[in-house]
Amino acid sequence: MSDMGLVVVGAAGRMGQTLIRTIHSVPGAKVSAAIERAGSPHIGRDAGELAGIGIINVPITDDPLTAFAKADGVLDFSTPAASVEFSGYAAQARIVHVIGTTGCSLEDDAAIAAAARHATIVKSGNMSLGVNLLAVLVEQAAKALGPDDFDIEVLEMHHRHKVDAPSGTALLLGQAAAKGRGIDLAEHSVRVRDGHTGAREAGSIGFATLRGGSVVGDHSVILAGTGERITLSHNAEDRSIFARGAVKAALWAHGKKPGLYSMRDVLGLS
Ligand SMILES: NC(=O)C1=CN([C@@H]2O[C@H](COP(=O)(O)OP(=O)(O)OC[C@H]3O[C@@H](n4cnc5c(N)ncnc54)[C@H](OP(=O)(O)O)[C@@H]3O)[C@@H](O)[C@H]2O)C=CC1
Ligand SMILES: O=C(O)C1=N[C@H](C(=O)O)C[C@H](O)C1
Repeated sequence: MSDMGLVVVGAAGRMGQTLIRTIHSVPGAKVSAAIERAGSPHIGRDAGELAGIGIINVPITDDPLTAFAKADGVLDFSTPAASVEFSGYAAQARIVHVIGTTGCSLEDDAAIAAAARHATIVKSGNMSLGVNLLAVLVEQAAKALGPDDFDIEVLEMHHRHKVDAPSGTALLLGQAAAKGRGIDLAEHSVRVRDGHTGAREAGSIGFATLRGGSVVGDHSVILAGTGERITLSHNAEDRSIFARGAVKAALWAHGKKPGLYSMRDVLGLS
């Protein structure tokens, strides 16, 4: 069978460059095109050279439609608006769309779910094996340790360039905790605290966000009881963990029927 041809959108970004390097090193996959937005100073540059692996003869273009028509799948770590647009093109081309973009609104997610009627979409706030396993552990811990005895707080830290908060991973871990407790996260989350907040409401799931420096991604879920505290943590040291997960997701989704899948599906952790 021939290699799966993958388009990298946002190819000049932090994740885009990591994806180019990763695809180049994974058997069974190849970079078929690299996309940046119209007007980007990177248009015309070779995607491999920009990513530091030398020339791979894939010039960065601003023409996703032509690229998608010739590809088997798309790896997309860009912005919510761009991912919504690309999911429509992936649906038109009937191909795989792996979405790592975070910060999507409910409307964005609804548009992506609609595109999944024709595209095979894998979307996750974190593509690493470690975080998805952590989510399973969080769900179990939240189920075992009830709201009368244990309070759940999610703490995250990322680099100074990150634009959305709480992180997609923090929300994914919060969802896992809510699932364990059998509650709806939106109805029980406290995403910001400031000023005279009053005492903590039992059963709520709190979020705290730190930003600074070059931190790739640190997450902790703290289950705080009276006289004891359990902390479940993951520390990302290199973006290649997300890129490897995204390529794995694309290869897994290749040939699967259209639908919206998660990394838990890909990793067999559902
Ligand atoms: N799920 C996961 O495992 C992970 C998710 N992420 C998420 O991925 C996203 C990207 O992160 P990161 O790589 O750090 O961000 P960057 O800003 O470094 O990269 C995003 C890239 O997408 C480009 N882009 C924006 N709009 C378009 C468009 N319409 N067409 C083509 N390209 C476009 C940007 O170009 P320009 O700068 O010119 O706007 C930029 O090059 C974030 O949402 C982040 O949270 C990150 C790591 C792991
Ligand atoms: O923006 C990032 O860098 C990251 N974003 C994802 C998130 O929002 O959780 C995943 C990872 O933590 C890095």
